[in-house]
Amino acid sequence: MSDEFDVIVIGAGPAGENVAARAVRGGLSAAVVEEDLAGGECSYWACVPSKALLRPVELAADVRRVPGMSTGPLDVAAVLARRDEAVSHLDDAGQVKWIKSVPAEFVRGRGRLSGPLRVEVTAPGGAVRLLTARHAVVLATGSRAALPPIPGLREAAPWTSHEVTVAQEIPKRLVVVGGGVVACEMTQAMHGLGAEETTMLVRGRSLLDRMEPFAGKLLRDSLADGGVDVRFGVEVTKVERSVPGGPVTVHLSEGPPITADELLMATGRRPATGDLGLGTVGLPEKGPVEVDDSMRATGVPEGWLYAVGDVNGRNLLTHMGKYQARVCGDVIAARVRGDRDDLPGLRAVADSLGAPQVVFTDPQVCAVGRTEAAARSAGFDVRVVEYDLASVTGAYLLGEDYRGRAKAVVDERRRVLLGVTFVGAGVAELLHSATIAVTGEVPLDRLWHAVPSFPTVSEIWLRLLEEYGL
Ligand SMILES: Cc1cc2nc3c(=O)[nH]c(=O)nc-3n(C[C@H](O)[C@H](O)[C@H](O)COP(=O)(O)OP(=O)(O)OC[C@H]3O[C@@H](n4cnc5c(N)ncnc54)[C@H](O)[C@@H]3O)c2cc1C
Ligand SMILES: NC(=O)c1ccc[n+]([C@@H]2O[C@H](COP(=O)([O-])OP(=O)(O)OC[C@H]3O[C@@H](n4cnc5c(N)ncnc54)[C@H](O)[C@@H]3O)[C@@H](O)[C@H]2O)c1
Repeated sequence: MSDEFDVIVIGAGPAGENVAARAVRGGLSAAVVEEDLAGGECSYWACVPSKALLRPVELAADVRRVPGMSTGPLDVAAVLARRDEAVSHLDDAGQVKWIKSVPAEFVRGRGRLSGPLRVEVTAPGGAVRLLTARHAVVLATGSRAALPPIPGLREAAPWTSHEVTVAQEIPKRLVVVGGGVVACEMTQAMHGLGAEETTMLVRGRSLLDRMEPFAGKLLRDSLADGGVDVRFGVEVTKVERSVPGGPVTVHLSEGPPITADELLMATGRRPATGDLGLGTVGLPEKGPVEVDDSMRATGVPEGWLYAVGDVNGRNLLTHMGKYQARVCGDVIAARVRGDRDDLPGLRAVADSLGAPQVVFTDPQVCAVGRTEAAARSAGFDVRVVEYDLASVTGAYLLGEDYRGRAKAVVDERRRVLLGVTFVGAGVAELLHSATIAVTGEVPLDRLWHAVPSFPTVSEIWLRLLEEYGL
């Protein structure tokens, strides 16, 4: 078994797997080191299980809005069984087989840098193997849930995304801390599946505070109408759980404490750089690994270290990590071959344009590019147009009491879109049209000729352009 490869990737999440595949496609050999399950957070404890839990909840809401339609009670056991199937019962045999088919070498164990181009792998049994990279090492170690330093919190062993996504039982009383994407999606999923008393504790004044303000407001209204107690401006001061697995008491900065069956902390992520040996190559031991647009780590002599996915802190999204991975694998191969490494496909420019994101709640929230606030602070000559999605025939036909809104942020100087946000049922699949318009910088006068079909939700495009004055 060789211990020398052209490229060594640490972490077999979606980003790591893809960087290896692209490097091999470019004619290089690659090894992928994974300490847990090949497939990473996304496949087992993040995107896939969360969406499997949300789908029936969302579908039930869609059905309830159609007069004459109803759903029976949700069969929660069946939903959890389908979720278990979606995460391959936490067995990564299929992913390992895929990595080997690339073909890349799969190495099970914990990877750690031990100097330039060297990776020490500690196998589950404790054996240590030293791998050497001829050209590049790529860090793709992802991120972990971050827990704030609240007295009693760690001792109370709260849930994070890692536990809630693979829950085998739905707690009747649930407290969720956080107002970001994980908090919103998992509150919706757990409440829809049977967490009757669900309380959301949000430190700030809004949900999804990196998005357009109306998105958080519409989502808050929907959660509150559905019976979730959403509280803003509340801090958790102390947590108590005297019996492991027993009830948990959450003390607050204002109001009486809440006792619940489970506490979910959805308070952000930190890059998985702990004990990665970054100090051995002159980088800070903690924090995201900073990279340039070719995913090369900055500040490393000879430029042999790269970082893709959550670990570089650019955009914590699977599709963006995979995009960075494609760029990274291709750029490494080009550099090894001595080809030009500055072609347009070899720079991850989409990262800074504003990554597309769908929040799979009811209503769905999706956005790409810059918000109005971000565009203004970047100095663009901004004009915004908004439209009530309920007034679009295609949306109205989806069901009664449709609630949704769209907003486009226009660069007036160039008459192109800087950002688009859609909130409402059935808008997730619309997002890619906005991504193409924003990334392709399609002039509005040209977009006018992209005629949306009647009666689809896509007619929102026509309405937004009419609002703009076309
Ligand atoms: C609940 C939840 C839902 C989400 N839903 C979505 C969604 O719907 N859409 C979306 O785009 N994004 C979603 N995300 C974000 C998405 O999960 C991440 O952006 C994505 O998983 C990042 O991929 P990655 O390959 O960078 O890292 P990861 O998926 O975290 O994979 C990193 C891998 O590296 C391994 N590793 C770490 N350190 C070492 C080491 N020293 N040695 C060996 N192996 C190591 C880990 O075990 C892991 O397998 C969600 C996140 C959460 C928490
Ligand atoms: N559908 C999707 O695309 C999807 C789904 C889930 C997660 N993700 C990605 O995963 C990443 C992590 O999501 P997240 O929701 O964990 O993080 P986040 O950064 O989106 O939200 C963190 C939330 O926790 C709050 N918070 C932080 N510290 C706190 C404290 N001490 N006390 C109380 N509240 C505190 C913040 O105010 C914020 O509301 C995001 O970047 C997101 O893009 C994506």
